[in-house]
Amino acid sequence: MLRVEGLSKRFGGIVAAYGVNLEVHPGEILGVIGPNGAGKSTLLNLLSGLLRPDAGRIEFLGEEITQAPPEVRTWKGLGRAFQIVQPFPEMSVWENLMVGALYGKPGTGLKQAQRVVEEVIALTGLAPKAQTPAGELTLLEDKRLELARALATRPKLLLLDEVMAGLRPAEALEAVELIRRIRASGVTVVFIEHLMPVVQALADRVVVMDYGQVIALGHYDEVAANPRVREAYLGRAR
Ligand SMILES: Nc1ncnc2c1ncn2[C@@H]1O[C@H](COP(=O)(O)OP(=O)(O)OP(=O)(O)O)[C@@H](O)[C@H]1O
Repeated sequence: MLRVEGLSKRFGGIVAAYGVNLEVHPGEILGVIGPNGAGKSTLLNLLSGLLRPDAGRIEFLGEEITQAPPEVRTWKGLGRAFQIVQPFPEMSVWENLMVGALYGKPGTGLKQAQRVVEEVIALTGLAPKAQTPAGELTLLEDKRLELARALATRPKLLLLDEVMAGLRPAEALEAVELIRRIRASGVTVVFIEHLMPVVQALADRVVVMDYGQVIALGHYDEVAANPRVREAYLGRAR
């Protein structure tokens, strides 16, 4: 579904991504882990088009998108949810989602957008809050709105950047269930997450980054037992 070859990005002297090769398969949930500063967000920013790579190539659904701007990637079905949620605070949950539905795909009519919003509101459990201004939501509801907003753009592949940050354990479990429902609805998911129980519970495969490079890729148990991964997390002062 997504193929990344030789992706590299520098910030001055810092190599945030170097020679990253990766494939995302349709229908999977792929977790991205690694110590602080490993390059996880940079990778997601390169995939969603917020950053352009210095080298390398990104293909989505067989089409090269390496230089495509973020909105074009969204139109093609590459969605993104952010760690820092920034809805329009005075607008209701419903109105915020209408923005995603109308602008996420060019040519979407009002009726179609309304149907999409009804679906994502049901999927994310936001129905009781549909008319609430987004600025009055709790943190968990904010996170749901962020997922719902991304879903309203009708992604085929959804990129999630630490959407559980700041949630209590019980809330994180709820979010795990929600991401499972999102996958069951036919959306492929790539997520960055620091909470290892969440990664273990959700990811079909895990990619581990360190110093901008992919150092391991496989099932959670395999990568957790990998000496290079253990060293990256435990073995040295950073
Ligand atoms: N816009 C930027 N300008 C300069 N340096 C940057 C920029 N964005 C990221 N970096 C640097 O690139 C490296 C990778 O950062 P990145 O945020 O991708 O890591 P991360 O794995 O997502 O980290 P964290 O888990 O702390 O969010 C870090 O050394 C970071 O300081």
